[in-house]
Amino acid sequence: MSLCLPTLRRQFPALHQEVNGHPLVYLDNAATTQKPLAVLEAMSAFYRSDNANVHRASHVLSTRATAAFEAARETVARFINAWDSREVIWTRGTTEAINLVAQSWGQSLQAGDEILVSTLEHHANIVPWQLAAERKGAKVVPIPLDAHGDIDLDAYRALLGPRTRLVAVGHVSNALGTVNPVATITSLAKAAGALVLVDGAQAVAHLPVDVQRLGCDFYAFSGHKMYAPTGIGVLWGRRELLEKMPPWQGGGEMIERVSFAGTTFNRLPFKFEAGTPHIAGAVSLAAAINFLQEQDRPALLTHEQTLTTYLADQLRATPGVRLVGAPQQRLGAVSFLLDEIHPQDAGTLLDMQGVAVRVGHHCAMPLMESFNIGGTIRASLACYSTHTDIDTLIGAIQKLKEFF
Ligand SMILES: Cc1ncc(COP(=O)(O)O)c(CN[C@@H]2CONC2=O)c1O
Repeated sequence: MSLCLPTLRRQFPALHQEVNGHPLVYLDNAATTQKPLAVLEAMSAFYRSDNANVHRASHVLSTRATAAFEAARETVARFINAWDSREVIWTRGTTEAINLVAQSWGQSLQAGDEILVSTLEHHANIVPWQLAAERKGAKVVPIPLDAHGDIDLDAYRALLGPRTRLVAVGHVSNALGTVNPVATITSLAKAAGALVLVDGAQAVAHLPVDVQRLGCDFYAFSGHKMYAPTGIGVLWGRRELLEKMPPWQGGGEMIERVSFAGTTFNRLPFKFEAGTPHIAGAVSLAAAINFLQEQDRPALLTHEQTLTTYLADQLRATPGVRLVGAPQQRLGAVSFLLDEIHPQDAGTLLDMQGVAVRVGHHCAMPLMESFNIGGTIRASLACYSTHTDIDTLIGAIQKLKEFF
């Protein structure tokens, strides 16, 4: 099966529009991806015929909704090669998934414990650990980067020690596109007796994720970064850990029996799923996974890798453009700056030409600080991005020079 970009792009209605009188060039995929017809139709079909609340079914629609909801969980489990679908916990997204671990597993933290967090991290993989550490007198220790923007593995090895309880690291950086050596980071953490949580938000759309091969203990991601709707995400955790972790939210579904004399809790995964879940979101995330698996994924990955290199090369060759970071391996995103043009102005002027990029700190302030900058301009790719998109971006950047 090969890759036919025009056919692929036709499946994404949002791509085919004009913005400010120009054809849309959507290069903000690290923020959120556009949605294929298969996902839009799955959500619509669910609400048209199967919509009901799940579990404790007493009628046909609820039985159908429950079957679709739990089948979606199985689809996610297979997609990430989880041992057991009970290890798949539905969340609103990556942020909620990481907060769940920080608040639940975090109750086991003791004073003096350490959590290592890379300087590349998104705030969603920094602040929950700071809140958890503060509650328990533990410490969040940043893992430094080298001059290129890669995790300094020597410094990381030196930081690992008997106090290290958990290492929190992104699979792929949302700001620089850096692909981290997660398997190596994980094996070093394991050797030191620490757990590992991987923030997979920027990886799942591009890379095959195998949690068994990665060897990590938790893996978090958002549906909206991989062609599914906003509001649905996943925390995968090793079952033996999840079984020992206390609930993090109270309410319906997560209980076995409630009385004022005391309450007992439901089994996995429901212990962590209080309240009515985003049923249509789960069903749509399964549709997004099926969509991806119907593609030639190795060809897609090659396409995205080739395009990321092309994007970086074309930016680097453009006078007045400075790339931020030079990681050994980049995928999906490139950050850059323009001489004498503030990122905010550049973003606005690119938008006036129909080109959608993201500007700012990208919820990665410690990373910006490490480069001594306030923010960047970020172009980020998806399966439907093309060389023409990048050529249009470069042309639009060259036009900016005329404004200034
Ligand atoms: C690496 C990473 N981790 C966590 C998150 C948080 O995901 P949710 O918002 O789905 O919980 C993001 C979001 N990425 C931001 C959102 O906009 N632009 C970005 O780069 C991210 O890129």
